[in-house]
Amino acid sequence: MGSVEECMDAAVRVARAAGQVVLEAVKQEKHVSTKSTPTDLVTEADRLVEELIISTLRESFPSHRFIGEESCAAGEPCVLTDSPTWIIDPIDGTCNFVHSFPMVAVSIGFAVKKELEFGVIYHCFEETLYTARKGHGAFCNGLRLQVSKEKDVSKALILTEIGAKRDPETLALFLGNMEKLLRAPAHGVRIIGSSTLALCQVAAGAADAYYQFGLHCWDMAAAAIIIREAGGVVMDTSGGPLDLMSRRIVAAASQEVAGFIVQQLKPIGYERDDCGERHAVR
Ligand SMILES: O=P([O-])([O-])O[C@@H]1[C@@H](O)[C@H](O)[C@@H](O)[C@H](O)[C@@H]1O
Ligand SMILES: [Mg+2]
Ligand SMILES: [Mg+2]
Repeated sequence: MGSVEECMDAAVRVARAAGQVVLEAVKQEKHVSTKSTPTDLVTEADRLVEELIISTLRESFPSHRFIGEESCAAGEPCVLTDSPTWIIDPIDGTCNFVHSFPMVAVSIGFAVKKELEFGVIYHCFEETLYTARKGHGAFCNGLRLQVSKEKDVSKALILTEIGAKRDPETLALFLGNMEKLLRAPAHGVRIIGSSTLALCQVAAGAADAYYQFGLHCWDMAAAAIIIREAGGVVMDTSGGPLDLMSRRIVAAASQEVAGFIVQQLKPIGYERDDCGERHAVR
């Protein structure tokens, strides 16, 4: 199976290699198509980078299972079992990638028996590597990460993402949720176009909370353990335990700020990644 340490070393190597491919691809002409909605973009680079990551890891760990954003988009099952499972977003921030907006990441999470063991997120433009292994802390380029510990939402910088749906009901709920937090009043609300990099800012103490409806397991897996290991909290938008397949998350520097956000949010419905079974992440 390979030890967790061997798997994490392989994840770091392939994330860096994939990040270099992304950085080269951003300078080339892009062939853009759409998936679930007209704003849910995908490019040939997304597919090529995912193929590079999965083929490299599968060579070393042939018995492992893989959940990749673009493989799932192509019809592969998105089901988390007890098997050692890699949860991969080859390009997080594809819309940013298409526009050459410099917030693009490669995200690789790893779970065994449905428990997140480590996460690796590579910021392609900054060439910054965020890592965390369960019980071993969170790091950015080798420097330890620590959340801000902010407990007061009126002193908090909060990040979120819009998600793929743009119908009037979703937009009204999205803007209503944001308005509640702006009226708190939070210091600010920011949208950067990459959920994984936004979650890394919470782990780094550069933001104090993140919430979203509509992201996927591959947007959450690596970032969730990086935030936990940086001393932060991650949970479902209902306040219950994080459910990796649920398409929703609240992450924060403290239980107090997370709890306040949970109280404010009106849910926005998205179909589960696994379309049915519940997987509480421990
Ligand atoms: O598709 P992708 O660029 O990997 O990931 C993106 C997420 O990072 C973002 O949170 C979400 O709002 C976008 O709809 C998209 O899903
Ligand atoms: Mg993504
Ligand atoms: Mg992606």
